Amino acid sequence: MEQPKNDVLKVKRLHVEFQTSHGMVHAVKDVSLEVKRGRIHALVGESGSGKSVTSLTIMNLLAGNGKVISGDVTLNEKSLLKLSEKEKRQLYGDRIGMIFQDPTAALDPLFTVEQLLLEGLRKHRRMSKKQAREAALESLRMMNLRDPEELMKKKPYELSGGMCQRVMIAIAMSMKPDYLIADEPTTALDVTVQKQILEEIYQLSRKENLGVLFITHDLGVVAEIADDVSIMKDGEIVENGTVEEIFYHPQHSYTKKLLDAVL
Ligand SMILES: Nc1ncnc2c1ncn2[C@@H]1O[C@H](COP(=O)(O)OP(=O)(O)OP(=O)(O)O)[C@@H](O)[C@H]1O
Ligand code: NI
Repeated sequence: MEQPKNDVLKVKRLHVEFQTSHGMVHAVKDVSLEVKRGRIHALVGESGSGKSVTSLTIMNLLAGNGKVISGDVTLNEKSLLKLSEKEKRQLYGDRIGMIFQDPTAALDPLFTVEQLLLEGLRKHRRMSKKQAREAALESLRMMNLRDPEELMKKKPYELSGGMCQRVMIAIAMSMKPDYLIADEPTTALDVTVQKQILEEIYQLSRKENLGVLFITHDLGVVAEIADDVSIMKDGEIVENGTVEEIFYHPQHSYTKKLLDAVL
């Protein structure tokens, strides 16, 4: 498919509310941000600030008690919130992928790595089994996973947390998406593995021209990989800018407070 020049994923003045037994919770308030191809946009904020709700809205995965009150999510100016079920199935996984914090929960333990990889590929791509297998192996290699042939036979519980996370990224990347939504993908991993996976995601953004929305509460992670940063607090974006602007010229007192805590 031909790529439009200004390929961009946008969240526009988004408001999301949840109906709860204690009344309405206004979780996302007037959030706007842009994810561009080949760049990593970090969405940063403390627990409960609305990061995951924002990403789930982009993926059309909002919980049943949640509602978009106003605003929009667009891909090249087409609304993603008004898609038919068929359009959603075509778009998600294919052009926009997602990875989560806990890969072991996301990967079905009953299936082998090969089955997990082939499922997505065969669903979205007209490929023979042989072609799909080759594509699966290639995406495992892309994640620097050694001996992919052996790995294909394993089930998720036989893998370490870091390997699992790499397999999940490989599954997402096997579809060659244009955008990847990554919700705290390295939080559960130890520091060395975390660094390696951050490096892989960074390389993917550059080599594959992948636009990444990277959700984290960790400004250290932001410093390592982000190009653009949005700081979120209590459902709102209090400040946004390039990573240099945020680290060297923070404007908002909350951003300064977050920086003081890590420096
Ligand atoms: N299904 C739901 N029903 C009611 N409230 C919800 C629901 N999902 C999220 N919320 C509320 O929305 C707010 C934002 O939650 P969200 O999960 O986006 O935070 P977060 O920034 O991702 O935090 P964390 O870093 O802990 O993952 C919180 O107050 C949360 O309790
Ligand atoms: Ni979250």
